[in-house]
Amino acid sequence: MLNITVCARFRPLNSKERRNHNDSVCIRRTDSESFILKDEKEDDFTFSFDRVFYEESKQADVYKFLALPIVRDAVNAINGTIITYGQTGAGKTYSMEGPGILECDEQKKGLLSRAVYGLFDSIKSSDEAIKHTIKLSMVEIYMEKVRDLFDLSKDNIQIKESKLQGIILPRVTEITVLDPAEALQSLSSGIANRAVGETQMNMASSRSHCVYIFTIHQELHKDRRVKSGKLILVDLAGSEKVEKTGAEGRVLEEAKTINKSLSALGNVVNAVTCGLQGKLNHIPYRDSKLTRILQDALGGNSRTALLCCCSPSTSNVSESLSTLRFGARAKHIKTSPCVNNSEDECGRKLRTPSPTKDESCDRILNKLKERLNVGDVKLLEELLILEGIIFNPHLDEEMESACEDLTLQTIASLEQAMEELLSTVEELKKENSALKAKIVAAEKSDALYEEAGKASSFVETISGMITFFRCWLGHSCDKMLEWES
Ligand SMILES: Nc1ncnc2c1ncn2[C@@H]1O[C@H](COP(=O)(O)OP(=O)(O)OP(=O)(O)O)[C@@H](O)[C@H]1O
Repeated sequence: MLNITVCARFRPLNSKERRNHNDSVCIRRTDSESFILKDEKEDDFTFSFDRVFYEESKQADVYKFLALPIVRDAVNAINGTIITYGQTGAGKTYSMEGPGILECDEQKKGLLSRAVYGLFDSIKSSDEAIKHTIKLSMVEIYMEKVRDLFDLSKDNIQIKESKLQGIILPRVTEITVLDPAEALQSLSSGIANRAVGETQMNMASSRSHCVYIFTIHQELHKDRRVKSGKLILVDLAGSEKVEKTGAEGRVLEEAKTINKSLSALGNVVNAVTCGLQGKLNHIPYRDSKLTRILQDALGGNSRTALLCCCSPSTSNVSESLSTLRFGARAKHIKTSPCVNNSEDECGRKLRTPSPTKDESCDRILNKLKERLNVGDVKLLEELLILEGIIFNPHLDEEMESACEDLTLQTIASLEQAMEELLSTVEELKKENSALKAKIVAAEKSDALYEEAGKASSFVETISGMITFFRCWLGHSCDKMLEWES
């Protein structure tokens, strides 16, 4: 078991912090491993880490201490993870990428380009009988979705756990890179696809957690044994106090999602480091995409290093304090890195409950296969699994992916049903308005009919009156004629 390496890094005061006359540096150096931080109430907090990098520290020093041993191990099939953590604008991306990936002053190159050169250098100096291949993937976790930065059409990549390889991203794009220049070119195109926005704290703030994955395969020509190591670099999005940064709209939504996943990360670190000796406690890795992707790094098969980036300014002291407390807690995490052999001895050691029992059952089943027919042996194997005598290595994985598939299918059919319902509602709305139009038309024609009725009875009355008047006139004429005669 190995403790993770934790370092703190303080960037120089920025121009805004320098302009603010009430601002000053909140740390007092003790040595290269410890310092004292003074908070707003003038209380002192002493912190010790594996190494502290102060304002004048060089990118090369950070790489040599924090990353180089992990990079070398990855070429020897030992998984490694390097994470930058801290408040927004604290220097995580600067430490990881430097001011730029392709065109950058040699001294300012970040961990990423140094790791690329480190990998190829280590390969060059390793046994010539071994053939190495480096594959590169890049994803970002943006608004709780894993997006492939080499193929933006893959915008919701699932995270799976394999018994042999640990956490994997099954459909992610992998680019084989043959030399450092090719690797840097690919990294640059992936970085260009990252979600970046302007916040009050940082002109180019990362709005996502970015994960760079190098898989280094090695093949020994003699016996064609294959080993592979994974080197993962993670540039986390920055935590921020939204009331302080004045985030609004989309930026606010992003900040809330980022803070939520970082607090899930904090919960995992607490659960991993609070476990009672010898007892298994629940670690909430599945609470966020970030913690699930970092599962191996936070207690599994990985050598891990964490760089806690801080502003040295008194105006950011409470954020720095919380970053440093996170780092101090993470120092207690223990991981179990080991060489990933082709037979995956280490994977089996970590994950399979009773390998010896399984192996002996395998031997017996193979012997029986020679004498009995295949159907009988299969039946026996199923019975052994059913009784829990042997372990079915595919069961958990299959169950998990079957459940996931079922959930996805259910969601898809519910979505389809909802779409159908929506289109029925639309049709009904149309029918309804057509009916309303008809009723209005009918009402109009009724009114006309009534008017016509009224008019015709009026005409009838008039004609009656005319008939009466005619009769009366005829009668009166007759009378007058009578009188005259
Ligand atoms: N060690 C350093 N030396 C010089 N400049 C630095 C250093 N660290 C950070 N900076 C500068 O500070 C600014 C913010 O840094 P950066 O973008 O790395 O922050 P961040 O922690 O990644 O923030 P966010 O989480 O918002 O992405 C940048 O302009 C960067 O160049």
